[in-house]
Amino acid sequence: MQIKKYSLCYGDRVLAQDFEVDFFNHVINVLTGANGAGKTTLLDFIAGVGPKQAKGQKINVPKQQNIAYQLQHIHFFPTLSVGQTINMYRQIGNRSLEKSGSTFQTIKRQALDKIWSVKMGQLSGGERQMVLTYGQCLLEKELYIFDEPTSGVDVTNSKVILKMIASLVQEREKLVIMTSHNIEQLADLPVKMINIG
Ligand SMILES: Nc1ncnc2c1ncn2[C@@H]1O[C@H](COP(=O)(O)OP(=O)(O)OP(=O)(O)O)[C@@H](O)[C@H]1O
Repeated sequence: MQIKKYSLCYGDRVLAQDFEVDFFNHVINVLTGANGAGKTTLLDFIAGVGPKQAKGQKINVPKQQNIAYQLQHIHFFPTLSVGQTINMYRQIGNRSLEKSGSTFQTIKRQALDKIWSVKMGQLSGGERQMVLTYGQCLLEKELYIFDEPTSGVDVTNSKVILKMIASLVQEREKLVIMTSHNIEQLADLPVKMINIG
């Protein structure tokens, strides 16, 4: 998948000018860069929800209905329990993953079962991020986009989240793009770093 001639200007402010980038299967494509560099805006453009000022060519980008896009600050139904939330994802996702995929079975047992009946609104930010990443990974899409999935998440839960994201490329051969400011967390994972300035 490629983005070519990506340009974005807000008035006199040029955020990107003819930027080109390739994204690859079999690795987690990690966008890095300073605050305000335009990482989220590029994700928005790829997902088809970008600012109308953004221009560029999308080559082999899946249709919007085949993209799972997890936003940076996710809000979900706070009165639903973790179990109810996961069940919602199961209904629109791939249930067999939890049956066959040992990664998901293990993560559910180790990290989700103990909070299964807690309401989403009562979870800590890191726990909520973990639950929603689990749900996103149950979806059956071609492209998965995660905007700072481990932001504000502790070391243990970050490992769980990154394990789920890595399973998308390693076990299911999906195309994955994420952003991160925590490069050291990614040391043992199959990643391609893409710095956008
Ligand atoms: N309407 C606008 N006019 C001017 N600048 C804008 C407008 N909308 C967004 N911006 C700027 O575009 C930049 C891109 O923001 P974006 O969220 O994509 O950055 P980011 O790389 O994801 O940053 P972070 O690491 O902080 O999440 C920001 O500096 C923002 O101030």
